[in-house]
Parts: sequence; C-alpha cells; structure tokens
Amino acid sequence: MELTLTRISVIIAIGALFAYKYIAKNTKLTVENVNSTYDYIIIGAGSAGCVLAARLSEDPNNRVLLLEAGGEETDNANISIPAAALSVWNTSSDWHYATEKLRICTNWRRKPSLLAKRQRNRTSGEAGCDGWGYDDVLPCFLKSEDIRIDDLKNSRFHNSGGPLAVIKDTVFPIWKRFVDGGKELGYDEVDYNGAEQIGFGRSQVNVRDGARGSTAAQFLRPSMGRSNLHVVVNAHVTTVVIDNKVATGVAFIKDNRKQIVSAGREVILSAGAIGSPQILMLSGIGPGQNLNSFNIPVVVDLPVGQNMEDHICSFIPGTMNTSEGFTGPKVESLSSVGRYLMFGTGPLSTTGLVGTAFIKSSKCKTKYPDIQFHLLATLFIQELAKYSQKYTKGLFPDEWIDGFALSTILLHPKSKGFMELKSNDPFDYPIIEPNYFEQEEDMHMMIESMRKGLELLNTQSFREIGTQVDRLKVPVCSHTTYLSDEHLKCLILHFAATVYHPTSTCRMGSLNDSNTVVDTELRVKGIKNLRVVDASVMPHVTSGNTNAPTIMIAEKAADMIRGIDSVAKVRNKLKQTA
Ligand SMILES: Cc1cc2nc3c(=O)[nH]c(=O)nc-3n(C[C@H](O)[C@H](O)[C@H](O)COP(=O)(O)OP(=O)(O)OC[C@H]3O[C@@H](n4cnc5c(N)ncnc54)[C@H](O)[C@@H]3O)c2cc1C
Repeated sequence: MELTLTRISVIIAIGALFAYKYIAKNTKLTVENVNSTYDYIIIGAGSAGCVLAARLSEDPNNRVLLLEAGGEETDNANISIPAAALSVWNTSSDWHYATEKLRICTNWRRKPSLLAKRQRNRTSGEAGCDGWGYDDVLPCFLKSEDIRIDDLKNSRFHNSGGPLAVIKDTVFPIWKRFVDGGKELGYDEVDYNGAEQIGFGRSQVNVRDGARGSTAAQFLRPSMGRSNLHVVVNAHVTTVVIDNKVATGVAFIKDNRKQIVSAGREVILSAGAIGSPQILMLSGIGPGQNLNSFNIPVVVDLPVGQNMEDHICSFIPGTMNTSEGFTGPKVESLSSVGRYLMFGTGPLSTTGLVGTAFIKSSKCKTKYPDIQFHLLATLFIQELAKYSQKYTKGLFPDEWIDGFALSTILLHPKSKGFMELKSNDPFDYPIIEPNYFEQEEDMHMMIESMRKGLELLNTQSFREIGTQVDRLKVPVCSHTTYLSDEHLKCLILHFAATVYHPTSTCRMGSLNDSNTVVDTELRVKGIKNLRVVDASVMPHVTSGNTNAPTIMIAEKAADMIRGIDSVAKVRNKLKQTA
C-alpha cells in the first residue's frame, strides 16, 4: 500500500507542476451567461464534440454552444501525463459505467449475428454507407493529423500541420523485441496506418510535447478565444427538445437548475456510444417497447442502443530478465521527473503501449485483420489490478518487477450487445449489456489469439530476455491442464476485459435499413435538425482503435453541416499520388 501511495503522491505532484507549466495559462472553459439561442448546440465535449465545436465555430457567423456533463480536463492534471493515464480510472473524471454480469450460456441466443462485412482501421466501407469509403474518409483523417515521425512525413497516408500530433512510442526498448518477434513469425514491420495494416510496428500515439493529445487540448482550447463559441461544463443534458419532429433545443441541468436553450439550426449529439443513445431515448427516440415501459412518449421508433459492438481483449503477463520496460520506480525517479518537466520526454511521456500488431486468424476471410496485439511495456503490480483482484493473486506481482503484458484483442467479435434505459431518470445509468462471448465463435477466436500471442513470446527475440509466462498459472484456473484450451478459456472468462471501444449504438445506414438510426449524413431518421456525431454511428467497430476514426467522423460531419469541402486539396493531392 505504501508503495502505491508514494507513487500516487509523486504522480500528483508531477501533475500539479505539469499543469502549472503547460495548462494553467489557459482560461476556464465555462461561460458565465448562456444565451437563450445558438445556431448549433453540441452535446458532449469528448473526442468528437470538441472537434465539431472547433470546426463549426471557425465560421464567425455560427454561434455554437458545447455542453459537457463532466468538468474540465485540467481539473485532474494526471489526464495530461501519458504515464499517469491509469491513475485517472475510478476518479471523478470517470463515468464508472458497469456492464451487466457476463452470461455464458451456449443454449441461448439473443440474435443472429449481423453483417460480416467489416471496417478497416481507417475505413467504414459498409454497404449502404455511401460517402464513407476509404478514399472518402482518408482526407478527413489527414486533416487532423500532425505526423511527427520522421520516416512517415513524406508518406501519402500521413499529413503535417493538423491539431493532432502523432508520435512513435520509443522510450522503452522492448518495442524492438516485439517487432523482431513478429518478423521471426513472418510479419513485416509496418506503418499500420499506411498502405498495409497487417504486420508489427511501434505504437503510434497522440502525444504532443509530452502531453496526451486529447481533442479538448488540441482542438477546443486553441479555439476558445472565439466570441461565437460558448462552452459549459458540469452541464448534464437530460433531453433534446423536439417539437413536431423537429429538434428545437436542449434541456440540461447545471448546479441543480434546469435550463433550456434553443438551437436555431441543429442539435448535435456527441455524447458517445452510451450517452448519445441514452439522451435520444429519454427524448422519445428509440425502441418503442423500452420507452413505453417508462412512460416516455415515442416520437420515432428506432433501434437506438441496439447493435452495440466492442473490442474485447485477453492478457498474457510475461516476466523478463532485462530492464527494457516500464516500472513504477523507473518512472518516478528524479531523472525521469526532471526530464519530463524540462523537455516533456522520458518515461512519463509514454503511454507504455509500445507495440501494436494486426494479424489474421485462421478463420479470417477478408483482407483485413481480425486480431490485434498490444504490447504494454509493464507488468502491473497486484494493487493496480484492483478490478479483478480476487482472481489476480499470482498473475501480477506484489512489487514492481521487470515484465510486460501482451494484450490480444478480438477486432470483430460476432457477439452483439445493446444498451437500454433502466428508468426515465436522466441520472440513472442505462443497462449496458455487451454480450461478450454470447457467440461461441468468439471464444474459439480468443483462444486462438492467445495461442498466437504465446507463439510470439516463444520467439528467439523474447527467449533472449528469459521471457516466462508462468504467471498464467493462476489458482482460479488450477483445475485445468496448463495451457490447454480449457485453461485458456478459464483465463479468458476470468480476465478478459473491454478495450473501451463501444460503438454502433446509433448505427449509420441507408434510409431503408431498419437496423440503423442515422442516415449517411448522420441525421436521425424521422427527425429534422438532429444529428449524431460520435463513435455510436459506426456501422461496425473498426479494425483498430476507435479514437482517430471518431475524430475523422467529426471532421467529416463538420464539413457536411457547414456545406463545405475543406479537404478538396488533400483529396486532389491523394489522387495525384495514388
Ligand atoms: C479508459 C479508456 C481508454 C481508451 N484508450 C483508447 C486508446 O488508447 N486509443 C483509442 O483509439 N481509443 C481509446 N479509447 C476509446 C476512445 O476514447 C473512444 O472511442 C472515443 O473517445 C469516442 O469518442 P466519442 O466522442 O464518441 O465519445 P466520448 O469521447 O466518450 O465523448 C462523449 C462526451 O459526452 C459527455 N456526455 C455523456 N453524456 C452526457 C450528457 N448527458 N450531458 C452532457 N454530456 C454528456 C461525456 O462526458 C463525454 O465527454 C479509450 C476509452 C477509454 C474509456
């Protein structure tokens, strides 16, 4: 306990200093007086909402209001320090959503699985989603990007000068073992955001000058000098005001007071894959049966909250006999702190997620990958693995030792989940039922992904550092034969976790597809002046992490809403270099 307390206090101190140096100069976000009417009201200042607010307010004629239920990102300085990301969990900056308990039962099936066609990391090429193919969306990815990796600066798949810095995580040398191990297995080292996704690479991360590159920091704050952009934090939106099937405003609660603000042009939901469907349902847009049970008048019956997809992962903890990774004492050392404060570099500037790979399972029939690896350059100590502590005894050490965790991720699970209202109280969390492993195929695939992970850890590259995976011998699975399918299944059932990539709860699709909520311009079907712009509109979860695709969606939506084509030049350049 003492170790962790010391660690936390050091991190907080660094955070405070960091905040003083980099952030305190920025002004507070919240405006004192909210106007009665704006042109656009955006709900949710997350990855998408901050981009939209910044882009829509570029036009001085647009009066924009951005409402956010949480506080400012500067309230918790650890949010900006890459290595301190974990210390933000379970704080007031976290919604603390919990999913329903995992039900594994092979004789019940909620629904047959949906379309098999999947997205690429940078595409959403889904049938019925015209305008969202790879060539359509690549310019929007590029618009946001500021590539800071020298050997990629001239790549047609990258761009310089956008708000979102992209760097390679290079602090901990274990990344090289990951890439070399991949080569031993026959994979190339790739820029997985470039021409070829399949292969191994150093992780590309959004860190600028040592600070995590959130859209609040990179898009919103630089726009705050604009008089036409108002932001209100700690404002919990309860409903969209709908009059005769036209969205006319938003109701929110701040400081225990309900306020209603009108939107002259549009209301845009960017409250995320849980928040957006919840607000829609509270406003009468959603599955009629669920709304009727809480006496919410149905305005439009749509499959809001259905079709939820998420990435799920397993962990293989490994130990090693060299100090090539991240440990608490290394990160908290005086030299590390000094380096960070002076130059924004060193162990504190890294997420620890040093390696990323995309591969195909034996069942994969498309040219896109269905398994992802992440190499985390640390073996958590027991105390940090609180979420599953009752099982983790033996899996993680009590004190920091040299090690790592290989996470094997299912990119396209067949199981679909859903979320629905638990009551008509906007402060009541909805039911979140991801249905992980409801389809047996997902379990087979997860076992295969772990076997492929074990193969990687058995390459010469990892053997050279004495890699051991015997922490998988956890007491809770001791009734099975070590590394048998049953053993891996037991590990998966006890330790598999979300990668926090829920999507598709307000799916985009063609107007006549009854399984979708918004059209290809992200307008809610059957309602005027209401759009959804966030991860919830993805037709399927992407073949990679979801943050950059969400930012792309916001970039594209901003152009749609403004009726401009801000990426015409980028698109033409891409055509010339094709
Ligand atoms: C712990 C964690 C780690 C992650 N790591 C990665 C990663 O390494 N790489 C990656 O690509 N992706 C990562 N993701 C996923 C990524 O953050 C999401 O895909 C992305 O943020 C989705 O953007 P969004 O705009 O849809 O929603 P969000 O970013 O969640 O934004 C929604 C916003 O709406 C606000 N809101 C919700 N309800 C209301 C309401 N009623 N009133 C007002 N405001 C409301 C929320 O507070 C929030 O600020 C991670 C997610 C989590 C949770």
